[in-house]
Amino acid sequence: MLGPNRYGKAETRLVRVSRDGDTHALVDLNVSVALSGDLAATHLTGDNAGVLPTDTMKNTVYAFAKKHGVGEPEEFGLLLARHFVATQPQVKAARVSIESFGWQRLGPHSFARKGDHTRLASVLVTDEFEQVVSGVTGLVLLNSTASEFRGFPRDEYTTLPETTDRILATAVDARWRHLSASGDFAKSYAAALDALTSAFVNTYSSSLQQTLFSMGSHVLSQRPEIAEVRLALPNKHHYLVDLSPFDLANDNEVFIAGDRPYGLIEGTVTRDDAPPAAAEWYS
Ligand SMILES: O=c1[nH]c(=O)c2[nH]c(=O)[nH]c2[nH]1
Repeated sequence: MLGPNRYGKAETRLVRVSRDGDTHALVDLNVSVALSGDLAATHLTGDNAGVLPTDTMKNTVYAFAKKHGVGEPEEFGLLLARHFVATQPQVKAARVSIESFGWQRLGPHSFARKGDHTRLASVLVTDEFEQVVSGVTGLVLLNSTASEFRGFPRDEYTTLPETTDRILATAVDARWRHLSASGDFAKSYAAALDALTSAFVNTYSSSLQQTLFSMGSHVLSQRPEIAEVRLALPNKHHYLVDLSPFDLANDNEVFIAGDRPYGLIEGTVTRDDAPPAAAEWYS
């Protein structure tokens, strides 16, 4: 006997940007849909006449985000769940579960993901030298515009369209080497973090590589006690959803937040008169 069952699309990652002139708002959701009802036939005989594709559920999430906007997650969930029950007679129950990720505003189109990033410190001491490296990991930043990527070479495997307006998002992983083993490390850390963040916010980006150099060099220009900055910036891709099959325009408003794979941009920015590192930073 077939027991209780349900099916649906889990973890549709939706980022909805609302553009009110220069000031943007951001909603970042993970939406899971599960439908149940008269679904015995597909399990027992392979008859799919009652099986609305899970792919359709995902499309509905994105189309509704454009059409109706996304208010409170409870309201967006109700909108979707009522739609599936009302339009699919075989569906007797729809559960929509939503995780909503919070973002803190940094500027008109700049945001930092809420939740703590991690401060790092690593020191190395021998009889001859002392080396102090500070850092941060898991600082997630996003600009909803002021980012492009174009002018790159194309070969027979290149499909990426050029863009003059995209989301740029990353989870900053940075380490910086101090010139001296003494100082006000609390103040230095706070100021370095601020320099990294403000450079991300204020750089009109032609590539994440350019933003990386801007972030590293801003730390060095603001903080004389720091000799070198090493950055690893994952490019947290946001793909524009093609809503044209549903006769909806998508003017950089509805995005799929990609998970993997991701671009990984790594680089070092060094003060030109700084002494070289005394030893490798990572063992
Ligand atoms: O800023 C970027 N740098 C790249 O090297 C790259 N490659 C890619 O596919 N997209 C991007 N974006």
